[in-house]
Amino acid sequence: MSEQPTVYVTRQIPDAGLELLEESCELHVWDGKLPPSKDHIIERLAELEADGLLCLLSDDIDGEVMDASPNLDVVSTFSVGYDHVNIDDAEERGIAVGHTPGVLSETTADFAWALLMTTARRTVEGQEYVLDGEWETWGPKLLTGPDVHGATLGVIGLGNIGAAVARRAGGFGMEVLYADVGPNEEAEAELAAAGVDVTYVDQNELLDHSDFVTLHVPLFESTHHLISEAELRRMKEGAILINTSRGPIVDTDALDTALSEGWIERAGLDVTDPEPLPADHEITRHVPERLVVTPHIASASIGTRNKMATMAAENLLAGVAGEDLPNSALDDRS
Ligand SMILES: NC(=O)C1=CN([C@@H]2O[C@H](COP(=O)(O)OP(=O)(O)OC[C@H]3O[C@@H](n4cnc5c(N)ncnc54)[C@H](O)[C@@H]3O)[C@@H](O)[C@H]2O)C=CC1
Ligand SMILES: O=CC(=O)O
Repeated sequence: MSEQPTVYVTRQIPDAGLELLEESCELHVWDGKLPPSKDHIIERLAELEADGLLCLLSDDIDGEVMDASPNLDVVSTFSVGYDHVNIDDAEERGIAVGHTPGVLSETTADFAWALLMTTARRTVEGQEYVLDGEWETWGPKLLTGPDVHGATLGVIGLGNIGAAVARRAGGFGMEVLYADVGPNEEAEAELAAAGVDVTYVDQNELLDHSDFVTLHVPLFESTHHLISEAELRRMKEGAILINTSRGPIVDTDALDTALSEGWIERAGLDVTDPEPLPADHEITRHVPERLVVTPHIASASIGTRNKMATMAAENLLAGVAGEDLPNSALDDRS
């Protein structure tokens, strides 16, 4: 009987993935609530001489980690974003990198809309108002906000998630603008077939005209602080910014000033820089009037997390078997 590959998983992921790995691997799973330290991952990979590593977006995986085990064939991340994995280091070492595109797009788009709706219509503020005992009567001007229907939505990054967000705008009769590294004719055609016309514009035009700006780009060097002071100043005064991509796409200090000085009306963030965001971070003083913030949960539906676990396990299994990964980050990188 041939020896089973050894794999190390840096957190308890949904059973769907762990059960799949258990069938054919010697499985070791970090059991802590918080991520293992980088040193601990290195130590475990070395002592196990692991063939595969399944990691999360909260792990920093670079060449030093990859070199810990002489047998490492694959790093599979339980996320579509792979900015926490040094892809160049992996490529240099001939290590495959898997990720989870597609399966979480609709769920993440639902959540971007949840943030958009709640920032526009002030639901979090409304709840605090009730719980603070301030609700004495119905008020003609109480907690008014902008209309969502008929407004202009600007989508930055019309990839899988951006397109799913844009499709939902059809139901609200919105005009949809998008910016990307170039026009995405395939997405435009699919959206048109679903009855949603989207218009490609450059980012400045999008910022000038959108009532809501929603971010769906991966974190690369080229997208770091894509939204900074100049971009926030450019946005409409009453505009709302939604970020469900990665925290460092937005310059947090610039956003803090923008909210203080009213360059924009409000922001909804599922991702932050720093992340996790300490409760006493300066920017939280804008909650809830100007800011709604959630702890990176946009893909957190039960069904989607199960699918991500299965997909991450399938990538890992292919990697340890020396096969092409079903979803390779090296192939998908733009
Ligand atoms: N908050 C959360 O829980 C989640 C966050 N994400 C984040 O969302 C990101 C996007 O995911 P997908 O839509 O699946 O990726 P994707 O690869 O399908 O789409 C990304 C789009 O961004 C575009 N893009 C790249 N650089 C750009 C730039 N400088 N300006 C404008 N557009 C640019 C690409 O051309 C592409 O169209 C992920 O990389 C991840 O970081 C994804 C899932 C859940
Ligand atoms: O942020 C989540 C991801 O899958 O990427």
